[in-house]
Amino acid sequence: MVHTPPSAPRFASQIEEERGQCRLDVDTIYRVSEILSRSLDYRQTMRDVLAALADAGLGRGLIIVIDAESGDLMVNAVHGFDASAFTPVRYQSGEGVLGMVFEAGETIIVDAPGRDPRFLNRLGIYDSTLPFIAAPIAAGERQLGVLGVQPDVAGAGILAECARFVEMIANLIGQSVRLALKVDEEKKSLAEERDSLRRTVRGRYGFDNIVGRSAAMRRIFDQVRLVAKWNTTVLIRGETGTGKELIANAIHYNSPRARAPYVRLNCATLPESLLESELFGHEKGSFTGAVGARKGRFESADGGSLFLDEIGEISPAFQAKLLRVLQEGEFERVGGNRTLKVDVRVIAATHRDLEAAVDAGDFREDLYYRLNVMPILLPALRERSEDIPDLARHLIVRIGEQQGRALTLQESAVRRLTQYSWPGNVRELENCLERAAVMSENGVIDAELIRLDRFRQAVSPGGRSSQHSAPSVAEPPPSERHESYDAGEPSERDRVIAALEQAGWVQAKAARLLGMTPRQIAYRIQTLAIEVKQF
Ligand SMILES: Nc1ncnc2c1ncn2[C@@H]1O[C@H](COP(=O)(O)OP(=O)(O)OP(=O)(O)O)[C@@H](O)[C@H]1O
Repeated sequence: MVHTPPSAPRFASQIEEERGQCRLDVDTIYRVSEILSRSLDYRQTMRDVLAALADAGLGRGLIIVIDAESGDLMVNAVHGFDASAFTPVRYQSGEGVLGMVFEAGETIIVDAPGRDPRFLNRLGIYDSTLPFIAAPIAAGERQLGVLGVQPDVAGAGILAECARFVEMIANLIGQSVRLALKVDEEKKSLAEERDSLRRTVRGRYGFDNIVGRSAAMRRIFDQVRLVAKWNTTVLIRGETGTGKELIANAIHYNSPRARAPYVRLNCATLPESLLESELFGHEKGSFTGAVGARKGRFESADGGSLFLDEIGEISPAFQAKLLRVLQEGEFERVGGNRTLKVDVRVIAATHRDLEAAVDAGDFREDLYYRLNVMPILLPALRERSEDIPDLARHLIVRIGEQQGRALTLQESAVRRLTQYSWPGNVRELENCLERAAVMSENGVIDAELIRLDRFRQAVSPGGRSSQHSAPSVAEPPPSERHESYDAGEPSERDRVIAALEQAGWVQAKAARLLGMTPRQIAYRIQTLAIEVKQF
C-alpha cells in the first residue's frame, strides 16, 4: 500500500509533464518477467532487473534481501549508484527506511532523503536531492527483502505512479527471491552434510583407525605419510586380509586429492570383457547389452585416485591396455575412437608374487615397473603378533558399534588369539571376533568363545594357506581347548562357506584360498546350494 494520496485523475496532465523520461509501462513489466524466468543466477537476475528499471527511468536502484542465517538484511544488488563507494552493509529489521519498509511490509515514498531523519544513508551512495521509493519484497506471508529506487522525477503524482510500479515489480521479484533463498538454504545444508561426511570418512580412513605399534607397522605409517602427498603410483603388497585396502584408502584420504573422487575396482571379480568396459567405459552399441554410452572408472576418477585391487589377476592383453593409460594417461572407450585423457593417481594392490609372475611370463615387466614406483609391503599378522591385542580390542569396539551394544573382550580370549598364526590375517581375526560376539549373549567374550578356523587346517595342499608351512594353530592349553577346534574334517559345504567368509564373499579370492579356479567355486556354490551374500 502506497502512503500518498491518489494522484489521478486530477493531476493527469501534470503527471504527463512530470513523467519526463520515465516509461513505466507494460513493456518494462514484460522485460522484467522475462529476466526473472530466464536465469538461474539469482544475483545476476536481480542486477538485470535493476538495469531494466533504469532503462525505464528508475535510474538508481537497489535490492536488499534477508539473510536466512543471521536474519540481517543484506544488500543483494545495486544499479546506477557509484559502485566504488559501495561497501556491503547489513540492516536490522526496523532500522532506517529500508528496515522500516521490511518490518511494516508497506511501501514508502521519501520526497527529500536529505531532510528525512528516517533516512540513514549508511551506504553513502544516495543522491539526497532525489526522492526515494522503497517497496517490500514478499512471497505469501513471508517478508523477504526490499526494492528501493531513486527516480529522476519530482512531483507527488508521478511519485505515486512510480511507487505503484515499484510495488508491482517487487511482487514479481518475490517468488524468484523465495526460490533463490530456498536453493541457498538447501545448498548450505547439502554442503554441511557433505563436510560432515567428509569428516567421518577422513576419520574412518585416518591413521587412527589403522592399528599397529609394531616396528613393521610404524615403518608402513611413515611410508604412507610420505607417499600420500605426491601423485606417485603406489603398489601395496601383502597377503590377503593384511589391510591393503585400508592403506590404499588412507593414502587417498590423506593426499591433496582427498576431496576429489576415489574410485575402487577389484580386478579379480570381473571377467576380462567386462573389466575393460568397467575401467575404460564404452560407447553405445559397442557390445551386446551396451544400450547407452557409459563412463569408465578411469573417467570417473579424473582428478582423484583409482584403487585397482588384485592387479596381479589381469590377463596379458589387459596388462598392455593398462600400461598405456598409466604411461600416457590416455585411452579410448570400448567401441569408441575418441582418445580421452585423464589425470588419475593409481594405487594398486596385490597378494601375488609379481616378480615370480614376471619371471614366468604371466605379468609384463614394463607394467611391473610402472606400478612398482612406490611399493608398500604389508607384514602378515603372524610377523607382528604384538599387534594382536590392540587389533582385537579395536575390532571388538567396531563390532560392538555394529551390534549396538558394548562388548567386553576378556584377557583369556586375548591370550588365545595371540597363540594362533592367522593365515587369513586381520580379516580372519575380525571374522573370528564377530563369530564370538554373535555367540555371546551377555556381550562378554572369553577364550571359550574364540573358535579358531578349522577350515584352515583342512585346506588342500594347492590352497594359498599352504604357503604358511608353520602350523596354523599353536596348541592351546587343554583348559582353553574348544570342542569345535578339535572336531573332525569339515564338510565340503562348510569348507567352501568358510573360505567365502574369509574372502569377504569375493568368489575369486575364496577360490584361490581353496586352490580352485573361479569357475570351479561357482559350480560348487551352485551344487552345494550355498546362498551367496551380497555386499
Ligand atoms: N592395521 C589394521 N588396523 C585395523 N583394522 C585393520 C588393519 N588391517 C586390516 N584391518 C581390517 O581387516 C579387514 C581386512 O582388511 P583389508 O580389506 O584392507 O585387507 P586386504 O589386504 O585388502 O585384503 P584382500 O587382499 O583380501 O583384499 C578390514 O575390515 C580392515 O578394516
